[in-house]
Amino acid sequence: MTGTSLARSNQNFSEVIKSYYQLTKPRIIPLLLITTAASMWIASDGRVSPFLLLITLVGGTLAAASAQVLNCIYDRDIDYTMTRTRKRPIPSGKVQPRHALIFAAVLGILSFSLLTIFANLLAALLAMSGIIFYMLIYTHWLKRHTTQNIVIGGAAGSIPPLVGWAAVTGDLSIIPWLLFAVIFLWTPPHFWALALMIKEDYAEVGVPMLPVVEGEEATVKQIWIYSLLVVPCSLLLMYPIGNLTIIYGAIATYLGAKFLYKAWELKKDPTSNQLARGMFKYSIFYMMLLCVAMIVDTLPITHSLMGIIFTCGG
Ligand code: HEM
Ligand SMILES: CC(C)=CCC/C(C)=C/CC/C(C)=C/COP(=O)(O)OP(=O)(O)O
Repeated sequence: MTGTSLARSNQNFSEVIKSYYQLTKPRIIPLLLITTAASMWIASDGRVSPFLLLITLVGGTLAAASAQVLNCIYDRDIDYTMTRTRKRPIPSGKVQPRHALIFAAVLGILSFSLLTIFANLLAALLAMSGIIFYMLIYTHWLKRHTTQNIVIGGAAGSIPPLVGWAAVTGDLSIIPWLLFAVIFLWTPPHFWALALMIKEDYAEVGVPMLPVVEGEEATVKQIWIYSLLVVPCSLLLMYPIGNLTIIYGAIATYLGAKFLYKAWELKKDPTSNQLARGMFKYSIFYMMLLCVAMIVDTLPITHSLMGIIFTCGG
């Protein structure tokens, strides 16, 4: 092989790797993992085993990636038409759908095996239910048929904390279901804020996202209602229903107040692209920081510091 052809085959190989990587919609996965990690920290009272954490996050990544690849295969027709998604690996012809299907199956099997062997069967089954729900209920059944697609479909994205909790404890209690509820209620403001900005794309392919069918005013009203629900729900994670303390409570209240402010601003000006973008970006920041607050709250060092402060104060 000459130097030039070797360089070309290296370049082709890295293009192929890049295409398969893009099929997994990798930018969304870190936040899914943060919600899983937060749940694991709460479940283990701040003493999560590093090995179990690693296994669960890798298993979760593989499951989420598998779900996204299946979604890319199923939605290749509309992805081809929408400007935002036209360059994805399948519509742009870089990956054949049947190769993508094999890739999704391998990712799913690896995830299931890893979680079953090194965590437990419940965690593995929950991760698989996430793939099935996202693919069958959201992508196949709801996405192209109802404006409530992402409300019900949002349940798939709310499963990662259940996986994390199950990996630590082997079962589920009220706390992981509260975490599930927080993400479930957060999803409509998260997604509809984005949908307000790209509604023409969805309209073009006939996907009945709420802003397309019912307009901006109805959408911002719904965003406001879900925002009003998600903030109090996030506070239920505090003692006595949950086991988080005032540290989490204070941060969640501050973050929640800002969430409500953004939703309120958008409600007053439903056609503002800038406010919709602000709401979408903040929704991601909110979920990330809320999870960080959960982790910080459970750390033994935080409890020690609180102990010192209260002893000195009292
Ligand atoms: C049914 C539920 C959901 C729908 C329909 C949805 C939809 C979307 C869409 C269409 C995007 C833009 C992606 C792109 O430009 O390619 C996006 C971005 C994003 N989503 Fe969601 N989402 C959902 C749930 C979630 C959940 C549960 C999480 C994590 C907890 C999440 C995290 C993110 C993040 C981090 C981004 C930004 C990615 C970037 O930096 O570009 N989403 N979402
Ligand atoms: C436990 C487990 C495996 C959970 C999987 C959860 C999961 C993959 C959630 C992702 C939600 C999401 C970003 C949807 C994108 O919507 P879309 O596909 O309609 O977006 P698009 O318009 O960009 O294609």
